[in-house]
Amino acid sequence: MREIHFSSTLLSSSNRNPFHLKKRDTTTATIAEMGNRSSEEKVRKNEGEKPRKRVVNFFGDEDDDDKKERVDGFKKILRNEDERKGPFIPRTDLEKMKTSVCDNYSTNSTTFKLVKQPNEQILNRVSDNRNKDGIVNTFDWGSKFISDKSATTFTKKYQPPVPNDTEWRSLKETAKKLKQEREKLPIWSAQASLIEKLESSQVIIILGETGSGKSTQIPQFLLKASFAQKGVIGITQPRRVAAITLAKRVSQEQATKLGDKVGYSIRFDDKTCFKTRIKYLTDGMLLRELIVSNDLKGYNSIILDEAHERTLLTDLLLGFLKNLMKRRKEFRVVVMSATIQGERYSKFFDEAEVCFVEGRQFPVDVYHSVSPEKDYCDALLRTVFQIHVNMPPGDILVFLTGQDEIENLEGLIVEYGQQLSDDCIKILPLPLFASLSQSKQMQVFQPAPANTRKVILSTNIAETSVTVPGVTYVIDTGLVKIKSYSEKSGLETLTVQGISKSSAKQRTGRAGREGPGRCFRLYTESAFDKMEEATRPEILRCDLGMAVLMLKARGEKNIMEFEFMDMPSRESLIRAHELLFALGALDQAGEITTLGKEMSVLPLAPALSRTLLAAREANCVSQVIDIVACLSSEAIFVTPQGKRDEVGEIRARVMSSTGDHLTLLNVVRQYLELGSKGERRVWCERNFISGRGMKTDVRKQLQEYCQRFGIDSGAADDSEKILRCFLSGFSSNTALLQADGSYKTVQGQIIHIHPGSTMFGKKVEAIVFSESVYTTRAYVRNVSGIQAQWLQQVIGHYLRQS
Ligand SMILES: Nc1ncnc2c1ncn2[C@@H]1O[C@H](COP(=O)(O)OP(=O)(O)OP(=O)(O)O)[C@@H](O)[C@H]1O
Repeated sequence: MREIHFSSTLLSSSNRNPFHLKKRDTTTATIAEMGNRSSEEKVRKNEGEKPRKRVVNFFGDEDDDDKKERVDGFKKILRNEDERKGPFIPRTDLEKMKTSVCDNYSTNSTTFKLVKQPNEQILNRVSDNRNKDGIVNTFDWGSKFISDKSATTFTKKYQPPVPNDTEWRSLKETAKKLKQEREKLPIWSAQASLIEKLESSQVIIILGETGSGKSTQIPQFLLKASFAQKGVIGITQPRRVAAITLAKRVSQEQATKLGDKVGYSIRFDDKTCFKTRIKYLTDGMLLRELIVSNDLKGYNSIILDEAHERTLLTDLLLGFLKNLMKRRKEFRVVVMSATIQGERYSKFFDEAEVCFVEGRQFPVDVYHSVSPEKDYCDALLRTVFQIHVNMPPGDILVFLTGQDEIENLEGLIVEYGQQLSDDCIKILPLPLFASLSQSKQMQVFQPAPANTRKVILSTNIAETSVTVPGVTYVIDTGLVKIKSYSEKSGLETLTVQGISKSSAKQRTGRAGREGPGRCFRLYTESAFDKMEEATRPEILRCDLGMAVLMLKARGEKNIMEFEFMDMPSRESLIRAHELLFALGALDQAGEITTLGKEMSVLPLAPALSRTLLAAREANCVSQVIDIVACLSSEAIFVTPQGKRDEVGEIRARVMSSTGDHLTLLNVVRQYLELGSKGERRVWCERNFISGRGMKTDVRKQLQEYCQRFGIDSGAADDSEKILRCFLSGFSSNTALLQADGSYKTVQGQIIHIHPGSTMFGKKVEAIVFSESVYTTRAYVRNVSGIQAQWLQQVIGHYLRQS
């Protein structure tokens, strides 16, 4: 590996001054230091929050799909009834297979034997496909379905406003001012060398500290390269909020309106046009374009930003782009990352050059807790108010773990803020988390009103690439909610864990963007020293169902041969194949089915897209969308501390006897019946329903999506039909009642219904659930009671009645 160091102004200074705002109770260890399990328990105890399995929209994005051709293609697929008839998993084939009886199930009325498909066999078939004559990949619809052209870079619909003379002058002036700032960025002096490197090599790795100017400047440098004179420079971001804010900033720097020369594309929102040359897009969005357009012909180059985050989608993109480079020699790839793992990327891209950009724009003083915090939320509140009362102006960015926690703290800050003396400036807490509507998210980036200090309470979505104007102080709890997957149980859960050093540095970096900053870490320096260097790649700790579906849809015949930077475990690949097979997305030969192709274009996780497609058949799309939107929102039901009984009584009014899924539907219906915003707000407050959760964009987006692609939004009001749709999607999330009152899943795991579920304490012969939670034992949430008989019909290949 060759290394190149660019000289640049080295302004960074990471002073770790001992800091304590006030002596805190230090009798027990800090959350961040207690290890994952105890921290998780502590958080749950304090916040009433549970790590949980969530099935959410998989893609952060959606393709530009206005092309008639593509819509028609999709409709054609949807009308292709023949391939969906009959059992979606060929029963005869399964029966031929050697099966192993894993367990016996008993309910009051029925006994089942669990019959599992042998794992080895599935995977071996998958690996064998390449060599078998006659077994060809059935991915032959891409060109008909969505043409290469339509999957490029723009929609016809979006037309950026044409600036008038005054606007034009103002754009120019802003850009001129920003140019002076850009010239001071550490990366500025590397401009010529970087272009030169890319003219001669197809791929380079750029490592640079936070704030050095990678995300905003590199695409603008590339504009000058000879290979980029035609087509689009794509730059991927793991998160939507980063794609939007970066596009806004760079369009200002280029003196154009957003969506003109510089634009962004995220799920259901495409601000690009035929003139767009720099396009910020989420990694999921680019993956979808790849699926429908083999060679990304509209792009001259792709910049993978924040590659160190190692999201599942970025890892898939790395492999796909490596292949694409072999077919398109003129195509360029830039991998950008924080200053770690340069060698690994270099090796992955056959010893590609690594360029280092040193230096950060402004110094950030880092303070650690003197001793471990007993209660980090308490420590956090004190720190917020001590900064607010004692320190110079500047907004505060706080890193927390999730919506519940953010909302609780938001309430407390408002409450304590009202008690501040009159001569103190106001304090304004603003939440920022992924399921918050886009308009609410963007409020965070508006300047604070006069005489007010903003406190942004954010999950890790503001951790990388994002500049929140005005932020001078960062408070880092050292915690994050992260996905983890159990191969044994096949369940994916969200758990609160300690962050890595790399995340801690990224969080710190958010303070030094516009001037010198300060970062207060609510953990000790020795706790920082003990942190992992980097977060474990998502591909090694998540359910790979969607990844395998993507690979299959993209035409990858042998997944074992796909070039992963880190090869996922064989077990998790087997699990993913089993899941997709059970959902009918793969056939017995491991090939993608028509149903699988349909599922791959829906912007949902496989279980949910299968549910939605089942709803199409059952004519209850409208109801299922309402429920899916709630499941995709962080938390619809709010239970304030000490109000459990009151909440229970009120909730009974919307409760459905069948369980949580139809209860959610009741909630949505009652909410939508109310006419005005005010009425809805009051109703939510009275019924302990999260107003934000109800306002989620997902419902509208899914409705629009179905409308566009001709999925009829039938509204058959039949509870059984609706529940059967969920059963089709969550067939592996089913369990039967046992004699001791617990439930046993298809995989043989004992689970319990969570006290927060409307099904808690109820005994029904079988349940379907869409979320699992680990606390002291395995709990499931979003549960509905079903008839054991239905299980036999829907997943008869798994369960054999005896
Ligand atoms: N939306 C914005 N508003 C104001 N300033 C911005 C904005 N985006 C970027 N900047 C300025 O440009 C500088 C460089 O930002 P950029 O995102 O390019 O850095 P980076 O090296 O990619 O950092 P990171 O790795 O943290 O994303 C920031 O430090 C900030 O001063």
